[in-house]
Amino acid sequence: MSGVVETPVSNTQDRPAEDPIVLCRGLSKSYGEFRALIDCTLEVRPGDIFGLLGPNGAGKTTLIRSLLGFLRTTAGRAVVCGHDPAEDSVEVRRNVAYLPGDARLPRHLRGHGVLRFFSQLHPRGNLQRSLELADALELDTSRRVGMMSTGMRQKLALAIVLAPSTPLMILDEPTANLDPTVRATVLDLVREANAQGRTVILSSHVLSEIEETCNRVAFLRRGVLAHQLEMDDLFQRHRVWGELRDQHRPDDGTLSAMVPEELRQAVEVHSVSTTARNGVYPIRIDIAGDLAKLLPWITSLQLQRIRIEPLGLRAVYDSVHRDTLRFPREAPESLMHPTASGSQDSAAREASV
Ligand SMILES: Nc1ncnc2c1ncn2[C@@H]1O[C@H](COP(=O)(O)OP(=O)(O)OP(=O)(O)O)[C@@H](O)[C@H]1O
Repeated sequence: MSGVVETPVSNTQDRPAEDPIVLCRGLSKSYGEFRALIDCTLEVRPGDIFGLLGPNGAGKTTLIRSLLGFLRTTAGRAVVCGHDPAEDSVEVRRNVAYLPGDARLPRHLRGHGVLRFFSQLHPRGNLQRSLELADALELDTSRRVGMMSTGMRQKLALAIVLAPSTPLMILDEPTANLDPTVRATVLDLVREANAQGRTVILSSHVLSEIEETCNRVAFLRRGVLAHQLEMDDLFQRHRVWGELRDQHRPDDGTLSAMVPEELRQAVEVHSVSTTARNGVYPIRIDIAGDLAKLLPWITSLQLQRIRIEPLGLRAVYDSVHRDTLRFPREAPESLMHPTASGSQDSAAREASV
């Protein structure tokens, strides 16, 4: 943990606590004929650490900048901390600390000068807190920005953005260019801020970071909000690999017949290969829900070489991403809830996308 003490923040600004802190309905942004964001509807609740995932060019930054009122949207509306960014972007920015993906800082100033400048600029700026954060990130603030490495400049930007006690923080790839130790510190700081009452929107290409930090995640794909997920539900999804002995295969070969009626909502059985080798068929069982309740049935199948793994974000991401390759920019409604599939291993869990 960083050990930095933060003043608790009130999440509400004349808003009942249960109101979404971010709400968008049918938000769209086009550049001429090109549709960068298409009919985006989502809610971020107070207290969320909300992950935004999607391949390069998916529309994450477009969505973020629309929420801040930096972009004039083409259709739809948004409410952020009780204000409409299209009407009152100044009030929105008073309530939001934003780390852009390409933060530009005055190169002629020293680190502490930059922190002073931004703490005076933001209505909720806090120089003391910025300096503590820079310390926690082990940043030498006596250096001129122009002499800093890319990672050092990222740390400086983080010390600016994490300091003001805004109810909402929007971080666009906050750990880009940072070494693994600092990445972990940054995620700790994000969790600390959240524990103090700040809501967070976090865009990242590192799936493991989203998995470790966020409680909800949205997948953008070619401008479309393709999928949303509660992490608690994801952690309840598992995949079982095993080999089924020939004599235990259902007579008609239909694997779904193996699943008792009462488990069919939660279980799908797939054959991995249609041909038997040494009298066994490799199969895959996808499980949603409490694994403990399903273990007696899995045991009854007498599978060989059994392996159970959490499904993980990688499998869901791959499924959404595969559809990106197959379908045009305007996704049909039927694709809005793709079934997660694809295998996952520990290397893949750590992979960036
Ligand atoms: N000013 C602009 N004019 C035209 N097209 C733009 C403009 N800004 C962004 N786009 C396009 O909008 C799409 C979405 O871009 P956006 O920056 O939102 O993607 P992203 O998901 O943040 O990507 P990345 O992960 O690479 O940062 C891209 O195809 C991009 O080329």
